[in-house]
This record gives sequence, C-alpha cells and structure tokens, in this order.
Amino acid sequence: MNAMVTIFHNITSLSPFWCFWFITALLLHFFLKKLLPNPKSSIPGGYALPPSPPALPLIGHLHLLTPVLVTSFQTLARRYGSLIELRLGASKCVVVSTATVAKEVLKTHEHNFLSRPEFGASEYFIYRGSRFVMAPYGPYWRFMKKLTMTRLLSPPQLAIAAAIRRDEVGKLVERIEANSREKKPSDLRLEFTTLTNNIISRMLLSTRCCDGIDEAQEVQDLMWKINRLAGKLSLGDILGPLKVLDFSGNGKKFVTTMKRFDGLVERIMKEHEAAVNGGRDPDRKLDVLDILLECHNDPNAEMNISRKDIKSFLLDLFMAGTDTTATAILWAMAELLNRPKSMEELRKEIISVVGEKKLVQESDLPNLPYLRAVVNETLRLHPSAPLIIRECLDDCIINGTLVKAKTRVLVNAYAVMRDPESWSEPDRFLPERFLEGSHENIGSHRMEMKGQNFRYIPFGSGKRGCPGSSLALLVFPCAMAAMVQRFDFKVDGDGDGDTIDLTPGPGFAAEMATPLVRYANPINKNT
Ligand code: HEM
Repeated sequence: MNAMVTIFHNITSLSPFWCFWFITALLLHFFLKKLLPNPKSSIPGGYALPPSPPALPLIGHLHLLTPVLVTSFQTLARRYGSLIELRLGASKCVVVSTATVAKEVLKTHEHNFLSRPEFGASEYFIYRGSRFVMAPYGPYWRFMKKLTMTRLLSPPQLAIAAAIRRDEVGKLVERIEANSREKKPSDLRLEFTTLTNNIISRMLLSTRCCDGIDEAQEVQDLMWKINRLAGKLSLGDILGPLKVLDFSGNGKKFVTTMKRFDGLVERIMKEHEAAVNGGRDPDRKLDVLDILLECHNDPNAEMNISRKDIKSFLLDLFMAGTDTTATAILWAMAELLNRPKSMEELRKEIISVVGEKKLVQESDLPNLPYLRAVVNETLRLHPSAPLIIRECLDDCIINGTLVKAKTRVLVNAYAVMRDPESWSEPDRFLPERFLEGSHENIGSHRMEMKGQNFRYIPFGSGKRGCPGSSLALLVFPCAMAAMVQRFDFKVDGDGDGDTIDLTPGPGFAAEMATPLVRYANPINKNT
C-alpha cells in the first residue's frame, strides 16, 4: 500500500477534489472497456497471454510498483518471467526483460514492432501529427529517418560540427575552473546539461542562437521545463485516454511552454530565411535547420515537409539528445568518483596518450580504450533511456505467448543489461569487461555498439534505433575525459571525497536521484 501511495504522490499532487475526479474517471474507463467487444485475433487459438502477477481491480498492478519503474519491472520479471503483462491503472503493457526476448521483439519480429504508441505527453504536443520520435512506422517516419541518417546527423555533418563540440567542452572546463576560483561548488548535472544544450543548439540552429545570449539561454530554460513536464506527463499515462482531463495541470503548463518554444524557433527560422535571401555567407557551414529549410523549399523533394514538421523535429532532437547525453556523463562521473582506482587508471591513460595540457580530441578516441570502456560500462549500468517503447502492429507470438495488436511494449534495457545470465557480476561497475581480451569480451562488442547483440542495447536496435548514438559517443567521452584530466572533485574544499549515492530516481528515465554537487580542484591549470 505504501508503494501505491508513493506512486500516486509522485504522479501528481492531487487535491481531494481532483482525487475524486481521478478515481471516478478511472472507474468510468474500467467499465467502458469491459463493455466494448474485443477485436478478433489473426493467430489461431491455443496461445496463452504473457504471464501476469495477480492484479487488483481498477489499479491493476500499480500496487506492485515503486517510483523507480525500471527496478520494479526488473523485480517482477525475476518472479514472473522475461515477458510479462502489466496493467498500470488504465494503461496495459508487456515488459521485456531478457536479451533473448528483446531479440524476438527488436529483430526477429522487428517489422511488427516498428511503431511507437501515443504515450505520455503526446496528447499535449502542439505539433501532434508531426512527431518523428513517436511517429507510426510509415512514409513520414521513413523519410525523416533517412534524412537524419544521411544528412542531418551523418558522419560528414558531425565532422563539420567538431569545432562546436571542442569549443563547448572548453567552455565547460572554464565554467568549472571559475567556480573553483570563486571557491564555489559545481552542480555537475547543471553543467553537463548546459554543455549538451549548447552543443545541440549550435548544431541545429547555428550561431544565431548563440550570438544572442538571451536566445541560447531561453532555449536552455525551455528545454529544461519541457523535459521535466514531459517526464511528469509520462507518469500520468496510467490514466489512459482520461489523461486529457489533465488533473495535475501539467498538460496546460506543457502546452504553454511548447508555444514559447514554437515562437522562439519561428523567430530563428525567419532569421535563417532572411540570411538565405540576403545571400548566404559562402564560408558559413549549413546547420541542421538550413538543411531542413532546403528540403521544405525543394519542389522535387521526395516528401514535402511543413514548417510545423521542422519545428517538431527540432524539438524532438532537443528532447532526445540533451538530457540523455548529460545524464550519461553524470553517471560516469559518479561511478568514477566511487571507484578511485578506475578514475586513476583513466587519468593515467589520458595523460599518457594526449599529455597534461591538451584536452582529449575526438580524433584521440580510437587510442583511448579504457575511456571507451568506461563509456560502454556506464551506458550498460545506467542507460539514459532505459525503457524502449514500441507498439505491436498485429497479433504476434513472442516467447511462446500471444502479444495482441496495439499492445504497448516496454523493453527494459536496464534489466536486460543487468541480467546475470548475460553478464558476470552484473551490478558492478567493471569497465575492464569491455577491453579487448577480457573474458566477457566475446569478440562482439562492435556488434553490441550497433545494437546487434541484444544483451547490450543502450541505444535500442534496428531501424528504430537511436540516430544520435554517434553524436552521443563523441560528446560523452570527450566531456568526461576533460573532467577526469583537469579536476579532482571533493565533497568540500579540503575533504578526501565521499561515497556517492547511485540510487536511480523515479519515473521512466531513472536519472540519478541525488544531485552531484562537488568542489573541483584543478589538477593542471595550463589550459
Ligand atoms: C547517451 C545518449 C543517448 C542514449 C542512451 C539514447 C538512447 C535512445 C534509445 C534507447 C532510443 C530508442 C531506440 C529504439 O526504439 O530502439 C532512442 C531514440 C532516439 N534518439 Fe537517442 N539516445 C541518446 C542520445 C541521442 C542524441 C544525442 C540524439 C540526437 C541529437 C538522439 C536522438 C534520438 C531520436 C530522434 C530517437 C527516435 C528514433 C526513432 O524513433 O526512429 N538520441 N535513443
């Protein structure tokens, strides 16, 4: 019961009035569902549904969950199986928790799981119908994915933006040095989010956004709000279709914030268009918005993308790319601070390969195996998007059981990547397991990074896999290397450090529950 109270508390802080409506609405939904006929299955009878823990009327399995969804799902999977069906209030889903079943969903039957369901904040998206991340598998999604992979986030486009990333990592170091000079602690979550926001703002919207400090700051503030509100609305998903009633008021706040984002991006789009009409500076490299506007104006383009599509897509990239990468750097620092030996090993490698003065460059990464191993191990233990959300198109047999059309599927990457059947000492941070020659390196780590070995899926897998993984795998190691090379982080100015609480926080993202605020003592001041 305690767990249930905590969940309800975390979902929204409801007044008694809204509590009454919440319960009434849930009851209504429950009875309406009972009255509606079930659609016919295309699979011959005889297959059981996935196993499910005993449920309570109305709330289903909510009472079995704690606010940290990924660990709750993991615990239930250990008891009831690698594919289980859960009902969370009005919302039903199946949860996948092992590599074998993840492979069935993400590879063997991939074509049947290429769409995502309407989920969380979808109801409130002012760009509804244009969303790429949540788009059903179809011509719009295919066109945008191809454009993303071949142009927007392609290797040449990433190479063009290398100077931006180098500059922003340098600025991160400067900000932390400034805090240190002023004897102030650094809030590492804030610093890493500023880093990723600035990088993505500049890559997507170019100097315009960063020329006007106010615009850059505004984008960052809006993204902060949008990401937090989207998280809260995702938890409100247990209300099913009734969430449109917006008990908490978060939906309204979300729409207002999105409209401010829309206004800001519209302004930046007009600046881009004016620059093109006035004759573009031939030395200026195209940013992502320039490429999208080119497509918008191209009468021969394979598909016509609207202004709304462009703004929606930019918002998707901000939402999918900023917090995820910042969170990964934060977890890595927390793990390293708890394991001074790994920190020392990494520092030694960086200094021996790039020296003490120069920061690690992207071109150095192939020569830094331990750094890459720390990155891989962090993403294994703390995937930034731990619940991969898909929808089943047609009735399908998975793990010998019937998964019905329209079922929401959550692949719990957190549980998959901590499964003792696939990993030795799965809960320990052991970067060495990713080094060549380690007993766990079965010669397939390269495949793993491409999402083709289903015990390691931090970026999902297949056609619907993360298109930003190459970008994340440049920003994450370089920023972390800069921190390790330049600073000693302490809980206070003189202390020897402390143990950091690595408990994951509530919600779908399972971010670090406790803030990571530390005093940074510069190791080498010659920048
Ligand atoms: C450490 C950082 C990141 C992690 C762990 C991560 C993880 C993921 C995961 C697990 C998915 C779902 C994949 C699936 O369904 O198979 C995803 C999708 C996506 N990610 Fe990332 N991501 C990261 C960074 C980024 C960045 C930097 C960008 C772009 C700027 C980005 C853009 C996207 C987009 C657009 C999708 C939706 C793709 C689709 O639906 O086709 N991500 N990401």
